[in-house]
This record gives sequence, C-alpha cells and structure tokens, in this order.
Amino acid sequence: MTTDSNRVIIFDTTLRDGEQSPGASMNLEEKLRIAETLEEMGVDVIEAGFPIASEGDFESVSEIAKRAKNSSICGLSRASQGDIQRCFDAVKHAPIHRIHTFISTSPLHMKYKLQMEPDAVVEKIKSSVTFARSLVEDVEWSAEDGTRTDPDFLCRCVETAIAAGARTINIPDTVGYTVPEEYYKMIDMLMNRVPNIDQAIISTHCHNDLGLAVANSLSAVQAGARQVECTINGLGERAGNAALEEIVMALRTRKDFMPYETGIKSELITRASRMVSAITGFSVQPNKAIVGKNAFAHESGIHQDGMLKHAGTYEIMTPESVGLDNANKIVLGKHSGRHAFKDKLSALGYELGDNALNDAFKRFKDLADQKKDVYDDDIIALVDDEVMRVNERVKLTHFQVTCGTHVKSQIAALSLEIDGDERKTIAEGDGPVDAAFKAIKEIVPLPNAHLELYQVHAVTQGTDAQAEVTVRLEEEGKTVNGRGADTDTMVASVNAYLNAVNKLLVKREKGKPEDVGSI
Ligand SMILES: CC(=O)SCCNC(=O)CCNC(=O)[C@H](O)C(C)(C)COP(=O)(O)OP(=O)(O)OC[C@H]1O[C@@H](n2cnc3c(N)ncnc32)[C@H](O)[C@@H]1OP(=O)(O)O
Ligand SMILES: CC(C)C(=O)C(=O)O
Repeated sequence: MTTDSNRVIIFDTTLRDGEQSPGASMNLEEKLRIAETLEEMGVDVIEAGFPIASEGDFESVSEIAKRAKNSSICGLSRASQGDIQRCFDAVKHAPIHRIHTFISTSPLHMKYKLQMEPDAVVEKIKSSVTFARSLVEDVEWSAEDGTRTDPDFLCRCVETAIAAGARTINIPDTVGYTVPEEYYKMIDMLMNRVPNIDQAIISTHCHNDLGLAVANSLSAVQAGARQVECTINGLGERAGNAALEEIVMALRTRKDFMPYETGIKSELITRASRMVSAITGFSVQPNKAIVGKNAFAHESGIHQDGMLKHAGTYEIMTPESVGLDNANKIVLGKHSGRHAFKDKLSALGYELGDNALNDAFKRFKDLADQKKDVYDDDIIALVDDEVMRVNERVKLTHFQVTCGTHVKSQIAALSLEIDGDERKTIAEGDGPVDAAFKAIKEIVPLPNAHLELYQVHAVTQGTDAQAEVTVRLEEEGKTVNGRGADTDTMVASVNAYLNAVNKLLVKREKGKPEDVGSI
C-alpha cells in the first residue's frame, strides 16, 4: 500500500493484539460486529487475528475477510511456512488483504526465546517474506522487540525484508520500553541508513508499559513513519497498545504541529469504544482521554463559567467530533459556581429571582458537600422544596432526634420560627417520626388534623441519596400534601410535615379570615 506523504495509515489490531489481553477473548459474532464498525470508521487495515493460533481464530479471520469491502484484512503469522500459508488461506477471501509476518531481532529474544544466531534470523526473514510474497502482493514484516535491537543489525534485517518484498516495515516497541526521542531517532536512523527504505512504509506498534505508547507513535510519525498500529481503548497485551482514538484525535487536533491526515471518521469513535468495552467487559476508566465518561465533563465553577462563555476555554475538541451527541457535560458538584447552577436551573425550566437563587445555591452547596453525585433530580427536588417554602409562616430552625436499639421511646427536640417568633419543645414518641411529628403538634396545635399518608422514597440512587417525603394531612374535609427533601430522612420528614401544616394554614386563612395568626 502506498500513501500520500502526509497520509497516516491506521492499522487496527483490536481483534489480534487487543484480544491478547487476558480475559478479552471475543467470539465470532462479536468480532464480526467490531470489524464492521472498524470498517465503517475508515480503518485502513484490520488485523483480524492470528490464523494458526486455533480453528476459531482461523474461522473468524476468514469470516471477517469474506465480509470486508474497503478495509484491508490482515492476519499475523510467525516466520514459518505453515503459519504464513494458514494466514493466507484465511485472509485471501477479502478483496484487499495482507500477510503480516514477524520475527524477533533483539539479542535477548534471539538468544533465549528463538535460540537462533543472528545470521539464521536474517535467513528466516528472507525466506518467510519471500514465501509470503509468493502468495500476496501486500506483505508486512515486523522486527519483534525492535526497540531493543542493535541499530546495525536492525538496518540489516529491514533491508533484507524489503529486498524480499515486504512493503510495510513495522518496528514494534514490543515491551513498551522506548521513549519518544529515542524512538524518533530510531525511525530517523532507518530512513537515513537503509538503502531501499523508500520502497516501504515504516510502521509503529507501541505498547503502553510506561504509558508512552501514543507519545512514541506520534514521535515516530514525525520522524517519517506513515502507519500506526493501534487498538480501540488501547486494548492489548499487558498495559495495552497505543489507543486508536488518541492517535486519531491528536493528529486531528494538533494539525498545526503535526500536519498529517488519517481516513478515520472520528464521529464513530465513541460508538466503537463502547462496543469494544461492552464486548470485552473491559470498562473504560472515567478519566481516559477522548472516550472516558469524564473526557468532556466539567465540575469546577471556574471551568463551568468559562465553558458557558466559550467552550474553547476548556475543550480542545468538540464532543460531537468523537460522536458524543449530549454535548459537553456541566456536572454540578461542590466545586460548581452560581453561573453553572443558574444555567442548569434554566435548562431544567426554573427561572429564580436573585434571592431565591442565592438560597437555592446555598442549599445546593450544602447538599453537594454531603452527596457524591448531584443529579438533575436532586436539584429539582431541592429547588421545588425551596420554592415551596417561600412565604411559609412556620419554618424549621433546629431539629434533633434520638433513635436506635434498646431505647423505649424516642425524644425529638424541635425549634420552629412562627411568624418570626422562635418556639421550642421536646417530645417523646414511638419511633423518631412519631416523636418529631408530636413535637410539631405541641408547637402548632392541630386538634382536628389527621395524618393520612406518610411516604418516603429515594430521589436518586446510593446510600447518600436524598429522601423525598410526602405527608398528607386532612382537617375538616380539607386535604393537603406536604413534601420535603433532604439527605437526612428525618429532616425531610419534618420538612414535609411542616409544608403540609403551612398549606393547612393557608386553607384556614382562605376559609376563615378571623383565624389568621391563630397558631
Ligand atoms: C509480540 C506478540 O504479540 S507476538 C504474537 C503473540 N500471539 C500469540 O502467541 C498468538 C497465540 N499463540 C498460539 O496460539 C500459540 O503460541 C501458537 C499456536 C502460535 C504456537 O504454539 P506452539 O507451537 O505450541 O508453540 P509455543 O507457543 O509454546 O512456543 C512458540 C514457538 O514459536 C517460536 N517462535 C516465536 N516467535 C516466532 C517467530 N516470529 N517465528 C518463528 N518462530 C517463532 C518459539 O521460539 C517457540 O518455538 P519452539 O517451540 O521451537 O521453542
Ligand atoms: C508481532 C508484533 C507486531 C507485536 O505484536 C509486538 O511486537 O508487540
């Protein structure tokens, strides 16, 4: 495959190296779905598996090849005729196909793993690539453990592979050992020293053992590599491979510094990431670049304020460019400020005046201090509660209740502000709710009111969820419902009861004006 001087070939190995992650095995149907998505994304080469590894691998590479249209389908094979033939038999069904063959070139691998002399390795490169070329046009050769290989020997191996017909030369950082500057120099050295290098495309295949897989790959591109091997979500052996989404978005976002193109439709990145995560069961860490759930989320007030004024203040790419349609996420939490809170309220349909906004904001901050996640429903409950309480005559100022085992009766201590006056009491009850409600009735006499309903439900999930309590009171044929929300169920209960009491007072006022103030 040839490429324009600035076109970077994206070679996805999620189905081969990605599947080598312990626990990431995929079945045929799952591999077909991923391959279809990769092709739709515009991946140039899909490494679909290692056909000699098993009947299952052979079948999946063959089936993927049969369905492929535009992507080249590739299989991996050791430097042996058996592997290469099996690989060919699987990939040959694809209209565009490639054989990828490899052998180790580092002193350590040659001596201990292959137990071969360097000259014998060079001979194997020649014979394996020649055999592969007798089967297909497009042969890729990899120098396994390339980054720990002696430079002179690496040049000799690369020259041999190209002379035998390889048109892509891959220099893997098999153990994730190199660093960007060193890798740059290695690619640059090959470009300058290997006499027939212009007949091949240099490829990178970086592992992430030091967290440098993407940085190393980009460094190699800057040195002249024009194929990057990568995987969705950075899946792969040990710490994984370079993440496709990070490579693609880095090239797209920093075109000013790295003027290279890929053929990837980046809008499909999120879909591919979620699919691979769901199929493998490997969840994506929340702070993972590009595809983590927090990659476009903003929690702190200063950032949220900046985002509301201009998204470019804190986002270097748009969520839409990676296929997130819910736009940037302003997540309210304890670090949020008034601007973001007000914006969230208007998105939820609330327009509060300055005073009400300040009161609601204070309650929101208190809630965020107590609660890990503040959801929209929490805010709705909080604001409804706040709005409801404006103009209430009876307000809670203090409440404490004892409860637990081996306590005969529970004691509630309560202070209420009624029309501006503070009143206090202590009451005993059969359980904390009973004690609390008795305390209210001692301060606010309600001789004819009956409790018809007391209901608690959690607004959101988790043990720190807000409780929303509904209390229904009936007095002489008039029924009112009171609501209260708080992370403390007892406080929510008292607030709900008081809300109902306040509504009853309003009904009394309407019915008998002479009763105003008769508390
Ligand atoms: C860095 C990488 O990602 S490399 C790819 C890793 N992927 C895989 O290993 C895919 C899954 N592998 C398998 O299913 C099996 O290992 C097989 C089918 C490939 C081979 O299985 P076996 O024949 O039982 O051999 P085993 O895996 O135990 O040992 C590997 C053999 O291949 C040899 N070998 C390793 N790499 C190469 C190579 N590139 N070219 C030729 N021979 C190689 C080893 O020296 C060893 O040979 P030996 O048996 O003479 O000592
Ligand atoms: C065989 C090559 C491409 C590889 O996977 C590696 O070296 O990590």
